[in-house]
Amino acid sequence: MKAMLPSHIKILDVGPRDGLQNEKENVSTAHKAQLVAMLQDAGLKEIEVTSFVSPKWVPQMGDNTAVMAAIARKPGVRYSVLVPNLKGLEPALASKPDEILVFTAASESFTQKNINCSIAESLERFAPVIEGAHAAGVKVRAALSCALGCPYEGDITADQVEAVVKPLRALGVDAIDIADTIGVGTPRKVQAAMERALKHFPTAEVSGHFHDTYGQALTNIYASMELGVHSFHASVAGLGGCPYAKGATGNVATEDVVFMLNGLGIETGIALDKLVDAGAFISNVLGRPPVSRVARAVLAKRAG
Ligand SMILES: CC(C)(COP(=O)([O-])OP(=O)([O-])OC[C@H]1O[C@@H](n2cnc3c(N)ncnc32)[C@H](O)[C@@H]1OP(=O)([O-])[O-])[C@@H](O)C(=O)NCCC(=O)NCCSC(=O)C[C@@](C)(O)CC(=O)[O-]
Repeated sequence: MKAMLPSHIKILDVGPRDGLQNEKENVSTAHKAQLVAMLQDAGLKEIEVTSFVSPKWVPQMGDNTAVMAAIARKPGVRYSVLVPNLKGLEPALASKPDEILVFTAASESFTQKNINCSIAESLERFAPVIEGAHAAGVKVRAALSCALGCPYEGDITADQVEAVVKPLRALGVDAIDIADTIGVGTPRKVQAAMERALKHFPTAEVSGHFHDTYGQALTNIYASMELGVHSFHASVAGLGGCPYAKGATGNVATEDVVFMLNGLGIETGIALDKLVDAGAFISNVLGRPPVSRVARAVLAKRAG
């Protein structure tokens, strides 16, 4: 029997943040703002713009305030930013995001490498951040990295996922991202992790954040859709990688997700041609072709 799939999928493009954070060469503030403009013009309604982390740790995001000031906000589009601690919260809120993202992991070792603390300490740090954001009327999402596997610890179980999802919910986080940081998840394992998230958060507040390192991301999106999950993250042109997960590639490319959903007759509100233009633009800035297979095919077809 065919599973019922959601009729509408929400895509959050994380390209400007997750996609660019690992780039060694500085990408100018103007180019970042231009990328956001092209994504919203293509129909993206959710964009992760930048992060308010330490510029010593992630120099590429050091122009966070300038980028937020430079974007031309479009009504109906929601802009999110990463915030690791209270120090990041003040400038983040001053930049007027619609949502902030706190981030921890299902793996102790990754949490230590990524944010220099234990999982328990990360939750302690988040409490005042969540309170401050809510007091300012800003929604708080939490990312759970390494929910399907860890570069340092290997396998991660659904029990480990739930062990962090549950306290995050208790802290008052509004939404949760199940993140496959190193792209090792496969459909049944993804469903097991998603089921644990769905035990504690409403379906509309659970997102899949899949890196495509092992080529499993589209399949994992489909497997999540079978459970009713209808919010996914993707990165235009397949940009990205994680500074604390060696060899990890970018998120699944937004173009590839839109192509699959178009084929399934599922509404996204995103114009594929304009999305390919946005991916071509930023790939040109970075001096390499898009990773997205769909973008490459469309660009080859255009070139005749
Ligand atoms: C979390 C910290 C800040 C702790 O860093 P720390 O060194 O433990 O913190 P600290 O409080 O001891 O501060 C050290 C220095 O950083 C400064 N500092 C401290 N906080 C801030 C801040 N917010 N903004 C600006 N500066 C800050 C602070 O002022 C101080 O400066 P100094 O006195 O040495 O000049 C650090 O570890 C950090 O910034 N890590 C970066 C983590 C990161 O950005 N990772 C990538 C994003 S997560 C991700 O990509 C995964 C995700 C979400 O996409 C999902 C997935 O796929 O898995």
